[in-house]
Amino acid sequence: MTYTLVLLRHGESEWNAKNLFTGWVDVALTEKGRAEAVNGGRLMVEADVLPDVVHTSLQRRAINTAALALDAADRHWIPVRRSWRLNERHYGALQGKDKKQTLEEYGEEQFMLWRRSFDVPPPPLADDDEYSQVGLPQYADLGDEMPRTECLKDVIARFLPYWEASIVPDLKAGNTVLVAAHGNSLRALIKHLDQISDEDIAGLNVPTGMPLVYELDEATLAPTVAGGTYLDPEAAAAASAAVANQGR
Ligand SMILES: O=C(O)[C@@H](CO)OP(=O)(O)O
Repeated sequence: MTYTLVLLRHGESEWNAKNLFTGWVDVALTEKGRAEAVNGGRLMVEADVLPDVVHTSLQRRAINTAALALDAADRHWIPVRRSWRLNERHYGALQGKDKKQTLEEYGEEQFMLWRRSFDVPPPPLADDDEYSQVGLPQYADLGDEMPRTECLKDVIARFLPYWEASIVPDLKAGNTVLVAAHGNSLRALIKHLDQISDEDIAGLNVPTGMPLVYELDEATLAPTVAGGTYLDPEAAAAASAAVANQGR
């Protein structure tokens, strides 16, 4: 027997469209992003992959993507669990900066170190910065865990406790689980599931609004198909190449 896990990155956000580093800034979906979410829900219906429970971050682009996709799949009524541990990677002082300008100013090597290296975080974001989330009510309980910047390694460290404590039990109860989250929090999960090395994870980019289905072995939780299966593989390949090329 296998457990079914569906990963869904939010649809295009306003700052994806403007090519800005986003991280914890709580931007909305664009019209295109909402359509991507609805399409994601339709793809789930066509494939007969119907979630029993959904986990989201605390950010509206993931929350609203989940709601739109589930509505399109007539699964708008399933239980919802949310955690900051599924939030996008905190992008530190890069939050709000233009990706193309950052590439031009700092050069390819530094730009890619900040975007895709495993353990090099951008400089921290000041608490009085207009794009800081310090003091927001949804993060009031975080205390010392409130990030000011994160690398992928940090995201894995804060994501894994939630995976073990909340998502795995839902899977083991036999539920088809939808995780609606973000490019880099989903990279953290995929790295864990597929045991991708710290070096190779740099080359993995998650497209917006494309359901990615994993069947997990019930004993080991290892994927039966490495990398999972996109419900629309051609569209997913084109869209992840576009993510890889951002800033160029
Ligand atoms: O800006 C961000 O928060 C992320 C996701 O959109 O960007 P990147 O793909 O560059 O890590």
